[in-house]
Amino acid sequence: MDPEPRNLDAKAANATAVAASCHVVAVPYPGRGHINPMMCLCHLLAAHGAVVTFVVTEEWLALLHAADAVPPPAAVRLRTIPNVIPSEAGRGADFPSFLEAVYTKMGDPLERLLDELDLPPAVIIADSYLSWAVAAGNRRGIPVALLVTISPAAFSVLYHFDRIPSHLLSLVAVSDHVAGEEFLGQWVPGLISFRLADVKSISMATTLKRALESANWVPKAQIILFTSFYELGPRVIDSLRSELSCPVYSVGPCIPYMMPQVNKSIPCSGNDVDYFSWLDSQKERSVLYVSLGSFHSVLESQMEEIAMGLRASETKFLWVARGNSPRMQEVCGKSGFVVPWCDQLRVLHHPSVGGFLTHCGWNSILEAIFAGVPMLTFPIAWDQPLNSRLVVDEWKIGLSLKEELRKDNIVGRDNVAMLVKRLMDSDGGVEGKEMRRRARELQRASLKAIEEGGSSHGSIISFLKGLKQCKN
Ligand SMILES: O=c1ccn([C@@H]2O[C@H](COP(=O)(O)OP(=O)(O)O[C@H]3O[C@H](CO)[C@@H](O)[C@H](O)[C@H]3O)[C@@H](O)[C@H]2O)c(=O)[nH]1
Repeated sequence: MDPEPRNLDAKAANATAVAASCHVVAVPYPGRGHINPMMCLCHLLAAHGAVVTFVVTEEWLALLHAADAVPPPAAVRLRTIPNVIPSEAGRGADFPSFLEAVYTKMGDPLERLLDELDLPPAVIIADSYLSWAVAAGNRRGIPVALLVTISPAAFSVLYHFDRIPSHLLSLVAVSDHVAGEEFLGQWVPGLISFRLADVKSISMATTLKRALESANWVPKAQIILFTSFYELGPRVIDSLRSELSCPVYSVGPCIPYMMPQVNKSIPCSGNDVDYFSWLDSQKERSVLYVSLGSFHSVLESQMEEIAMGLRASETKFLWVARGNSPRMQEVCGKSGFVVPWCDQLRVLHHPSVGGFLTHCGWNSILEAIFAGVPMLTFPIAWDQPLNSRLVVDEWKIGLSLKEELRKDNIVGRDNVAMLVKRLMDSDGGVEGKEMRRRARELQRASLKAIEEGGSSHGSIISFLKGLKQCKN
């Protein structure tokens, strides 16, 4: 299937003009994995006639205006608050300080900006981690919709976290205790395959306290929006719908399928060809795309084992290695093409790409599903082990690299090579073919969800119709 942008402007022309005078104020959490899906949602709302004020820090405004960034449509107006938080460039070095600043410094400037707006907002769409945005809306009588950028299942885990016995969490935190195999579904409604061990990275995270505070604000919001689509996890959505008193909509996948293509050429270390030209020269479904996220880092020794395992598998690969690309190109040798950044959704749709080694950020998972590409999972932090469980055990469209951890917590090169062969189907087994078939099924479901009459399309229309100040 081709990755060309879908023309939503044309679609919206004959779609319901429900939002002709609807002003939406979007307040994303300041991080790539949050700003991207919020922007995608705003593109969609603009295509349905809404006017959007998209609020970011001055630093993020510059990033959104960078040469290779897709410019937002005219109906999405970017407005800034000052740089009251540490820079995006080094936030990983002291994440607790970054997080504290997000929670304590951004609320006041947002309140001032809200009071200066020329158009009255019909709704504030705030990232579900930003409780101060809910407070700001409540104080002004503006409805607040929370945009959840993690999976509905991970959201439900946070929302019901106090139901999970803390003594069991403590046992699992200190060792691979047998309690780790307990099913989470006994405490969190709607979950099937998840185990207690899957929430270890959440229960031990420095971010947990703040995330649970945000979960306490959920009942003070008027609407919940998921970046997922309903068919991906109907049980969890249904159970949240029956429990929460506000409308719950799945409007995704909120990924950039509608964005026009801009500047596909990105300089690649050690390579003088464009990575799309390189992909064009490879055999169909022969390339593994490797990206381990935009934020969390992996031990250098682990990176080297992965690189050596990929070489041993004799599979061609395209690797996004951010700051480390010259070094990784050296380690990877000739079978790999290393880039600092790429246009991920278009890469996943390239006919040469047959698999995705991913850290399991939720946006990456949604993008892989939309492209129908099976995954090799390497979850690093937070919600990612839960997402890996969905991919491997619930949807059966991937394999987990972490099942094969050595005693030193590293996945060795032999296991990497073996799993890559299984995923890419180069060992001739039926397993790879089956995963591919199921991945295509989910891809079809994601396409159906966004089409007219599909579940996400219907949810967008219901969401806009429900806003009193929008014409309907
Ligand atoms: O070379 C690249 C690499 C990434 N991306 C994009 O960057 C985004 C990355 O998002 P995601 O896959 O969700 O990863 P993170 O940025 O790590 O996401 C953070 O936010 C997610 C949503 O809340 C969580 O699920 C993750 O655990 C958390 O790390 C995706 O849209 C990718 O397409 C590119 O366009 N080019």
